[in-house]
Amino acid sequence: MQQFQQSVYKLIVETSTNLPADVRQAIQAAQAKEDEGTRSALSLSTITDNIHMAECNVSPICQDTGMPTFIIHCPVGANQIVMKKQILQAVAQATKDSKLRTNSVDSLTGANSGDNLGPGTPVVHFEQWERDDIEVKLILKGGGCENKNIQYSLPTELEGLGKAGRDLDGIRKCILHAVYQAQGQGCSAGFIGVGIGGDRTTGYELAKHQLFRHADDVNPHEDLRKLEEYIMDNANKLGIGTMGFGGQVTLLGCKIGVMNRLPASFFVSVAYNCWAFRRQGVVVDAATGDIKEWVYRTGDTVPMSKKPQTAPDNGGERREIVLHTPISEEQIRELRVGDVVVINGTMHTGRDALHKYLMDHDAPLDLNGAAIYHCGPVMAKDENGEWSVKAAGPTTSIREEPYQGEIIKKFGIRAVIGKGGMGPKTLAALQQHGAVYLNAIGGAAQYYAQCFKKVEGVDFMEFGIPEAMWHLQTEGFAAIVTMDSHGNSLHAEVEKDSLTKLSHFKDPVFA
Ligand SMILES: O=C(O)C[C@H](O)C(=O)O
Ligand code: SF4
Repeated sequence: MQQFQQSVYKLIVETSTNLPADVRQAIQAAQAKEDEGTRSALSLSTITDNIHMAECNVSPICQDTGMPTFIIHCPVGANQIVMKKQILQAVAQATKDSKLRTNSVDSLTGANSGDNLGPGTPVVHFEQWERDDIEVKLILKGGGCENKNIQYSLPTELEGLGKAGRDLDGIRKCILHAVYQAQGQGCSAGFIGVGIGGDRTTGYELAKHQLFRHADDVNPHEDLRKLEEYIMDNANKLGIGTMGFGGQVTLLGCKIGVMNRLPASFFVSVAYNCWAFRRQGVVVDAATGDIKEWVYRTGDTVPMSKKPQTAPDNGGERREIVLHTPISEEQIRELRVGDVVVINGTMHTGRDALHKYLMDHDAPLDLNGAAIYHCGPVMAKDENGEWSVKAAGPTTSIREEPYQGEIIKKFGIRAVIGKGGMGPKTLAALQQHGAVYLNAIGGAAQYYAQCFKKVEGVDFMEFGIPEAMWHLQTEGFAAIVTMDSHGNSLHAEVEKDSLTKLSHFKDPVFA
């Protein structure tokens, strides 16, 4: 088993940097379906560029490399203690090499362990089987889409859909609702795994296990096959689209499993995975630890070709505005939902820890006219002590909703950049103060990393790398205005419109 650690390391790198063939094909099919020139189509082309870049750079597709979760099948007698030690070492090495972000955080103190190791991280499950070789599967599911997982307890009442009972039709309603409630916040279009039954814990586990199924397999359970097909045909009619921008494709895959339950409980658990659906596996020789084969066809077999995206969807009216930080109120008031803004100058990252801190402290530098980027990057330090940005897509902005409005006003911030949109409090502050919310493409971490030409400095390293405030010299960072300073929010519109569409699925289908 000399090579086992190295094989696990290769598996981690492949999973983080190279989307497998079945996921790529699902994204390409979405691209073919989406109307040319729309916001969703443009976003999909950024996503495909990003997938290609991550493969070439051997760098994370998305900066959030998630909760590394390993599922291992091994023959009777294989030494699980040794295997686990080697897995932990491989995780630490991959983190050191910037293939994984430092993602293990003490829940009470907020301290980042720095190597992805700590109580409960990574997740390692062993199971014995009767084969002679060892299979190691890995999923890197990020926090943003994990936050959009949802568990229903039937019977229940669902907004837009009414009563959901303890039957196939009730399950159908829960799944449609799960897709609706995620909106764009889990970086749609997404893949869902559904677990019917179990208890609260095993139901979610079953849902997550469904994500390991091949995208193009067929469910052997007849009723579930029909339900999967129904969901695939109909969830896309909700019109949520890529990143919640509105569009034809909201769901890329749906896999449903079932297990027994207790008489009193009826759970439907849904695991939502973003388009950056990073899961791979290897079969290794139990004697040497060498890789014998990959479990999922590797990404290099499906090249992500560039599809030219030039024609705007509104008769040539899409505006592109180039701004240099610091930005003035006048410049902001000019902007409208739908405009593409290209930012040059200094940008500051800031997410959960920083927003909480700024509520009752001063900022370490003048933020008048500043652009704040909701982002927790993957960073690397070279031998001269110089930092560089390795992966830097946006994080889900709604988590900052309790703070953002006040922080905009207190510090004079003019642009907030993130993904998934923000709520009414922020929208009111944008209007009052003269600021704008820009939606970047979630998961496009390589695409955005190339816009950061130099790291000018960093504050709050004590928050850990993802939560620190990085000051970045920026060139050509493009994002879409989805909330403007005139009270308009694309997110509120898409949410309202998709709720109306959801209500069209109220009538029973599986009677
Ligand atoms: O933590 C991050 O960088 C992103 C997160 O996965 C998110 O989707 O919000
Ligand atoms: S940022 Fe988006 S793509 Fe990345 S892990 Fe979070 S949900 Fe997934």
